[in-house]
Amino acid sequence: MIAPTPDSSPVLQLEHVSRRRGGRPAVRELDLSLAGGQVLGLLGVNGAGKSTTLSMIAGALRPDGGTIRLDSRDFAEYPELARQRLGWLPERAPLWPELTSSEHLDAHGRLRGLRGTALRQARERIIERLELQPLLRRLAGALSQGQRQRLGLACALLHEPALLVLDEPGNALDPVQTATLRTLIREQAAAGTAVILSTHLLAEVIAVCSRVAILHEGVLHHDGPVAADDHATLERRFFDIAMAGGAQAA
Ligand SMILES: Nc1ncnc2c1ncn2[C@@H]1O[C@H](COP(=O)(O)OP(=O)(O)OP(=O)(O)O)[C@@H](O)[C@H]1O
Repeated sequence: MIAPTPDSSPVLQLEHVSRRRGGRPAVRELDLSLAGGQVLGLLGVNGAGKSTTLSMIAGALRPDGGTIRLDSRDFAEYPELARQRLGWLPERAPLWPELTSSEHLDAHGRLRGLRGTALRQARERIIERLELQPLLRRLAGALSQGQRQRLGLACALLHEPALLVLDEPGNALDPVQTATLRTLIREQAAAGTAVILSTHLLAEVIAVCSRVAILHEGVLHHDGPVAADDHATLERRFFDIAMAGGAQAA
């Protein structure tokens, strides 16, 4: 087991991270760092590079250049870090349709190295927290999109990760589920988890994020606290960057 990072170091650091997709740059020379307890909203229009960035952070895509550090350790040298320290919910929760929700929790727990009592306790905690009891015996293939999202989130949180990566988590949720998700993100952050989420919803950023980073055409154009941004200011900044191609707003 790799020891966790000391409290003072950032949980996540990206330095000059780049990645090409389909022959074109999707993310360019990205620098970001994130400490425990922070919630960073990665904002950008369609195709800005949000999912590519999060997939690299989650270890599912390799950067073409640059370094990603989790707990001050280079991801490329310690690929097992992702399994132990990171929880990831991609845009579409990756579920096996023929397995029940309960089997998903077991499979994810084992994948993260949880066994016996530790696995049982982790399951009980997350089932209660995300109110999964009614879904446990149901096949993932028979769940609604919002329920799939909830199960995916449970799988991502089961092992109490130091870094939670959420790709457009608000999509497909009804207003009640949206409120529940926001509470859960705030609680995770209060417990010291670093959270990074991508979205194109300004309201989501205002509601849960302590920081916002704006990506456009793979380039980071803004990184600052959300408390300083009311909705109108953030909206203006977002549109300035999107409409000017980032050139004037950087
Ligand atoms: N599988 C792929 N093959 C080729 N190009 C891709 C692939 N996935 C993404 N891209 C390209 O990479 C760039 C960044 O895409 P990405 O999905 O990271 O953006 P995004 O900000 O997450 O967009 P959205 O909000 O629409 O999900 C885009 O130009 C996109 O067309």
